[in-house]
Formats: sequence, structure tokens, C-alpha cells
Amino acid sequence: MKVSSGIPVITLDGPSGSGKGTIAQLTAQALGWNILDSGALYRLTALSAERQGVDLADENAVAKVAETLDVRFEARTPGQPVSVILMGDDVTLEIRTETCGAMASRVAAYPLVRAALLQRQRDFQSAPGLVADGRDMGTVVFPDAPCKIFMTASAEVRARRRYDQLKQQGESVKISHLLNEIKERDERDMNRSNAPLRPADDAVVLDTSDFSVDEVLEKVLQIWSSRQS
Ligand SMILES: Nc1ncnc2c1ncn2[C@@H]1O[C@H](COP(=O)(O)OP(=O)(O)O)[C@@H](O)[C@H]1O
Ligand SMILES: Nc1ccn([C@H]2C[C@H](O)[C@@H](COP(=O)(O)OP(=O)(O)O)O2)c(=O)n1
Repeated sequence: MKVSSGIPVITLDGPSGSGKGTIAQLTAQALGWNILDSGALYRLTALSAERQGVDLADENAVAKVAETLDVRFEARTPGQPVSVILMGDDVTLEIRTETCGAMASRVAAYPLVRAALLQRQRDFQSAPGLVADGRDMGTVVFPDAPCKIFMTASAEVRARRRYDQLKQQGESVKISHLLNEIKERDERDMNRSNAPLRPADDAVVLDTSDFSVDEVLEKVLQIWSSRQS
């Protein structure tokens, strides 16, 4: 099984709302690298299972869905937002809902689902480099990555970010509801036995609570530069 090919990988792991997706995209853009949004694969597995009428409580059946996932990520330019196509259907927006995130967190607790998606994630490692965002990028999927960053922020800050994001998209939700959902998801992602959310031993932990997107990007690029000198 291919793990390391000499192509550099920057891993960005952390809980929901810590800013991984945003920073992964900007980092990939700055470096001209490829991007892996591993959470999208868990979201797609959950959505596809639901669409096929598969019981999310049935680990074997959900793992079959993960193994046979017919998905394309269409990126026009490296670092630009990608369209996500599931069985020919554009589900870019549908997989981003909080409901889909919660279903993804449920199916992601199954070892058979994680195993089914492992090689698919490693196959994203292509020249000139890869920025990979998720929960276990530094611990399991790319253990040899030369640059690992664990992004965090307080649950309150993360709920506020989601609130602002959803408001901008015209959705009205209660911030207290988002905070509960975030805490529930943290709890499940951190406490599962298989590949739990945690920093790799050699990861730099970056608390983004008090930093802007630009400041976080600068820090990530600095950490990457320091790895090369
Ligand atoms: N450092 C930051 N400061 C303020 N807002 C941020 C920061 N990082 C991300 N955001 C915003 O928070 C929301 C969630 O960020 P996102 O990148 O989707 O997080 P994650 O991928 O970790 O769930 C987005 O609207 C994003 O623009
Ligand atoms: N590498 C990964 C990525 C996501 N997951 C699971 C756990 C998460 O709650 C869901 C959704 O992840 P995603 O990164 O898309 O969610 P956020 O953008 O952080 O809210 O999938 C995982 O277990 N391992």
C-alpha cells in the first residue's frame, strides 16, 4: 500500500469550525498544490447511503457504499473551490449541511468505512504537493507528512463562525443549537476507538480563536517554510 512517495504533504487536522477547509484551500492556492478534503468523502458516503436507502446503523452495508463511491472532484485550477459530483449529480452544496456533517461523523466511527476510504485518500498525493484536511491526516492517512498542523479554536468561537457562515448563506439557526451540535460532533470524533480526532505527536497545535484567516494562513506558510530550512 502506497504511503509515502516523496511528494510533500501538509496535514491540517482539527475539529469542526477550526478553519481547516478555508486554510487548506488558501494554502493550496498559495503553493499551487493539490487538495484533499477528506471530510467530503465521509459526507458523501453518508449521503450516498441515505440516497440508496441503506441503514446508517449497518456498518457492513455503509462500508460497501464507501468502497463503491462513484465520485468526482472537479477542480478547474489548483487551490480553487472544487465541485463534488456524486453519480453524475452535483452535490457540492448538499454535502455541506450540518445534518450531513452529523451523519458523516456517525459513519466515520466505523472501522470498515475508514478502511474502505484509506487508499482513495492516499491516491490524492500527487506532484507538486498535497494539502490534506480532516481528522486523522497526520495520524493515520499521511503519518510521514513533513508538516503536520492541528488547528483548534474554542467551541464558542467555532459555533459563532458557523453561525456567521450560515447567516451569510441566508439560513437562520440558533447559535445555542450550533454549539450543541459542535460539542456532540467533537465528542463522537474524539472518543471513537478508530482514528480518533487528536494531534499527531509531531504536529504543531495552532489555536485559531484569536486569529483572522489571513493571520492563520501566514502562520501555516511560516511553519511549512521552517520545515524546509
Ligand atoms: N481564523 C478565522 N477567523 C475567522 N473566521 C474563520 C477563521 N477560519 C475560518 N473561519 C470561517 O469559519 C467558517 C468555518 O471554517 P471552515 O474552514 O469551514 O472550518 P472547518 O473546515 O474546520 O470546519 C468559515 O465561514 C470560515 O470563513
Ligand atoms: N479525516 C476525517 C475527516 C472527517 N471525518 C468525519 C468526522 C467529521 O465530523 C465528519 C465531517 O468532516 P468535515 O471535515 O467535512 O467537517 P467540518 O468541515 O470540520 O465540519 O467526517 C473523519 O472522521 N475523518
